[in-house]
Amino acid sequence: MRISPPRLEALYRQIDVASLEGHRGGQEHPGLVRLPPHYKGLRVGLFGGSFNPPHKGHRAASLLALRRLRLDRVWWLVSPGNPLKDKTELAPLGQRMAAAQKLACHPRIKVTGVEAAIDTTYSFETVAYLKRRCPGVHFVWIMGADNLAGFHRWKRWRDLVALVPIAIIDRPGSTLKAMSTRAGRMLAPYRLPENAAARLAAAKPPAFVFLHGPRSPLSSTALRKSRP
Ligand SMILES: Nc1ncnc2c1ncn2[C@@H]1O[C@H](COP(=O)(O)OP(=O)(O)OP(=O)(O)O)[C@@H](O)[C@H]1O
Ligand SMILES: O=C(O)c1ccc[n+]([C@@H]2O[C@H](COP(=O)([O-])O)[C@@H](O)[C@H]2O)c1
Repeated sequence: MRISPPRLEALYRQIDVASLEGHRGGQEHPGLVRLPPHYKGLRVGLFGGSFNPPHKGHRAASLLALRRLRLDRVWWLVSPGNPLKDKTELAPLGQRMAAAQKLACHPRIKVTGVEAAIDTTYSFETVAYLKRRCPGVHFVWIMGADNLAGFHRWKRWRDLVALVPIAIIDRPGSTLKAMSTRAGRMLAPYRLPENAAARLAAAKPPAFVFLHGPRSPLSSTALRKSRP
């Protein structure tokens, strides 16, 4: 059965955390994340983004994090709208989630509308909520190196750093700049060597690693510009 886009949009907004924990029984809707029954100790990467549109760079970053951090899952947190970005060109959430699901196409990558469901666009609130609701899960915040440039403007960014270990994924244009940003300098004393990346998920925050791998030059901005 094909669910109409407005209905899908409504479903994404209805998600409650019972569905995250797999207690809902009943129907499973696309976009929900269901935790396995014995989820304590699960290692989950949280990859927040606008995904406007999603691209293979998102998938490559997720696969790098899965492998190097030894994660069980990466959840794509499709944002209702980045609080620091202009929303004029932002496609509807349902559309971005459907595209993300199609692109992710990996048993360990789950596309979620959790932020819409809990009605926030602030990463600190999302992570605090998930940690409260999923005790025993080892969460890691994943973001591209470009995000360090504006990270000090995120709501409660210092509290976010103290709440969850962070994995920074190298990205063309940010390799050298990332660590000299205000947030990069604040994080520097908490850096784990890259060869200890597998320890990050269980590390006590503040802790972070900078992961280098094959870099993807893709960006949503470029894709939007290239559209007819
Ligand atoms: N090519 C890439 N390599 C590494 N990280 C990436 C890449 N593209 C996006 N990311 C990261 O993925 C997350 C979500 O990014 P987002 O959905 O904004 O895509 P984007 O390509 O950066 O979009 P835009 O060009 O509109 O800013 C961010 O943490 C971003 O840094
Ligand atoms: O919490 C904040 O204040 C905040 C400010 C800007 C961006 N973020 C998050 O950063 C993630 C990456 O955003 P984006 O638009 O670069 O894909 C996404 O999860 C956003 O919600 C969060």
